[in-house]
Amino acid sequence: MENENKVSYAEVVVDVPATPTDRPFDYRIPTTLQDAVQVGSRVQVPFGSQRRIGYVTRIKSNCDFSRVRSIIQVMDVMPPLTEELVELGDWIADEYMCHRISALQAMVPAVLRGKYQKLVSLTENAQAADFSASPSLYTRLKKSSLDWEEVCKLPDVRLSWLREWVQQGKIQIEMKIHDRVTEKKVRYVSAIEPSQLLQIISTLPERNKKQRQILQFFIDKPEPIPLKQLLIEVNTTRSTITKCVEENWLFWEERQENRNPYANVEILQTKPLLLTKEQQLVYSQIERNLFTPHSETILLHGVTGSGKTELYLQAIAKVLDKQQEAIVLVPEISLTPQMVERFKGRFGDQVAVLHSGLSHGEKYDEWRKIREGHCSVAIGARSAIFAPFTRLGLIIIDEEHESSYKQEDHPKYHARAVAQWRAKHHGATLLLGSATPAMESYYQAENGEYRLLELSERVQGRPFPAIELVDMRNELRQGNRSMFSKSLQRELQRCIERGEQAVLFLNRRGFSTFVMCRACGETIDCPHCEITLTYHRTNDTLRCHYCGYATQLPSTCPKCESPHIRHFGTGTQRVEEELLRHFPQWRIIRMDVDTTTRKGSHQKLLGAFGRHEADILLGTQMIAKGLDFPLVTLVGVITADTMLHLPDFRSAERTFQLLTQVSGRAGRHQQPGKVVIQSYSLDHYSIRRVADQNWSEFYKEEYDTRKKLLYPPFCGLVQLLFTHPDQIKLLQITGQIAGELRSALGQQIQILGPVPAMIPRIKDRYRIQILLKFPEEVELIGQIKKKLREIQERSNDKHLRIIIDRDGHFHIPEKLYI
Ligand SMILES: Nc1ncnc2c1ncn2[C@@H]1O[C@H](COP(=O)(O)OP(=O)(O)OP(=O)(O)O)[C@@H](O)[C@H]1O
Ligand SMILES: [Zn+2]
Ligand SMILES: [Zn+2]
Repeated sequence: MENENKVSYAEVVVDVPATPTDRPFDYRIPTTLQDAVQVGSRVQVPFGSQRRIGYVTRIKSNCDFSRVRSIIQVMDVMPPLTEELVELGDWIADEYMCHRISALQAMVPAVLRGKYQKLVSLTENAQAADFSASPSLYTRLKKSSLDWEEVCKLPDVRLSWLREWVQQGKIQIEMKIHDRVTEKKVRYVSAIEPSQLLQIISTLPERNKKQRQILQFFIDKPEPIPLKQLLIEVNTTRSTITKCVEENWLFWEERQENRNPYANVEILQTKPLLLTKEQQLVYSQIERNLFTPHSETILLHGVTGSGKTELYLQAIAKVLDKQQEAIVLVPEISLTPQMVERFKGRFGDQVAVLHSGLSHGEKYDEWRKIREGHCSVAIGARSAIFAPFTRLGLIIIDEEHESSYKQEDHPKYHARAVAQWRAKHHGATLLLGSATPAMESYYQAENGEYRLLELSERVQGRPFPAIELVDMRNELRQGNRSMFSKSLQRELQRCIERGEQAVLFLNRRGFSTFVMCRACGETIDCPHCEITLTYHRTNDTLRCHYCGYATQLPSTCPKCESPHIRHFGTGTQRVEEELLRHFPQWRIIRMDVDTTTRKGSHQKLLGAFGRHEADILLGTQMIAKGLDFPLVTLVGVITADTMLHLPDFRSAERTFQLLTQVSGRAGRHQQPGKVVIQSYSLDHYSIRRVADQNWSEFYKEEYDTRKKLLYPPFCGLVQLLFTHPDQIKLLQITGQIAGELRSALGQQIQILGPVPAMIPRIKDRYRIQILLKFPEEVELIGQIKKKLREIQERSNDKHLRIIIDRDGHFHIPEKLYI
């Protein structure tokens, strides 16, 4: 009877991301696992006829069902999720309308999202005679079990036979789960007691010199030692050591090692700088906030080079003093070694770094340091917002306006919103920093939702760079056909003659290095995605940036067979070539997707530039942020307006932000800086205001435009994206859904579409979108969600995918842009 009372149950969300399974299932916790199963544990459970992985979301002592199955196994020593993160998962699932399992999985490192392997094997009562139809299968299974996919590929195997054999109990199919990467194991060597070793040495003949030497080594240093190191220290071979192991004098030991990607980097320790008056004023306000028990959001609007990062460092130090923890988010591209060093230099090993440049294993190790409480500061890109801390005191989002904080895959969460949730949960401070805050953040600050703090000067009175706008239309009129204006050429020459460095920025977004036939105008598109292919010079190929499709550049037009088919547009390679044609003596480092694919190449290129091994750093978006090189006094922007023409209501804001960021790279130290911006749309306010360096004027103009055209923050936007392999079916379905939404959601909500999405097909799936535009009111979002859930639950077309995006960080098709 007493035992009965102890039975407890777990609610488990299993990793079957489908609407019918989007709820917790009850499982019994076997007595042997009573202690191991906690909220947040990753467990293996029977599910239907399979075994699946799931997360424990609740533990309870009662269960309404009489027959519940038991948890099979607990997968980790420590639950990967904390109770807080499990709760956060619920919120994300509701807020972004995704499956609960997708929300939970988004919070753990990729290696824990184990993969399943379907294995086919013979059972005990299988006989060769049973497989007369497929002897090859029998011979192969006799040797070892086989992957399901491999079995299906065998020429003499049919699915129906497999089914039969399973029913007859001749073969079995198992789901094997394995994590993609496990801990890194290092082989160590250890020895028996020194006193025993002494004895052995005394019995060894003199000629066994090496063995004696090895044993002597362990007498002097009895601690286990990595095999590699031992080989060097006693200058011996692996086989000699293996012999000692066989004699039972030494032992192998597999040790788990934490990979430290920064192990070989010497990082100088830094001390807090004496704050400037303006910094001090802002700091004292942040500090006051750190000591209030409730959460508050601070928007720190500080011009480039105003010392925001130094303030972050000092605020974090305060938080650590209080035995609390801090998360720092920076955009992926500004998570440079330079940036990491600034944090490691101040806080040393207390810092864990999470970014996509690390291998899965390295990421897992960094994450585990946080989970096991060995680190108190996490710095990383978007997903670092899920760092499993339990005593959060401060969350910092640097460059808070960056669009990369929005997850583009499901669940389409925004790190800023998640940060707000976590800050509230912990009563922590949320600090948003930017030189060009997002429209919606500034709007919140004006409405008193956020506290606004400003830094308007660069540290130590360093001047802002002088910005010159160059009208490229004029250049052409004056006969300059080059992509460099007279002015930019002159400034580059001067800068390099002075022994200083320049950064040249080419905005690749909106540009395309596409191929077009000059005779008939035909462009070459991806056969799966309906977007133009991009030309890559290195191997003369055309590539699709969405699906990776690649093909050789044709020598004649596929349509009219004219040989005048060539690439257009301005890629970084072309800029480099033209530059070298004019100035062959200049040393150029080019940074773009082509030169930075290899791991560590990013770091290598920037390191070389920092050591002044080049005069010019030429690059795309990835050089716009975070760089702080003392010798850089000139910044050139090749074409400022390419992004202005993208069909996106944020294009003006993005243009302004990007140009301001790039300009901020110039003259950050002793020498004053100069910026040359080349453009074809000089009258556009987003470009004018960058030149004036007038943020508030830009904000006003943009604010008026948004209000007039009714765009966020003056309305709510929800984008529904429907994808399906069958175009006709998709048209029918979306037409019907649009009609239904119109009659259900009534007058207050504008329903735009269905229209083909910006990219109408990706990876052979057609894409149609519907846009909902409505006055920003909470009840409406609730209504919309409810209706959508209904539609989702009702839909029985298993090819249809519905993706819901509700932060308005998406492209608006041109047709809706009236
Ligand atoms: N109080 C200070 N005294 C001296 N130097 C400082 C001080 N604060 C910051 N600096 C230095 O000034 C430079 C710019 O500061 P920091 O990088 O913190 O600015 P930021 O606002 O984060 O820049 P951005 O947003 O443009 O990347 C850095 O080299 C930094 O070390
Ligand atoms: Zn042609
Ligand atoms: Zn493609």
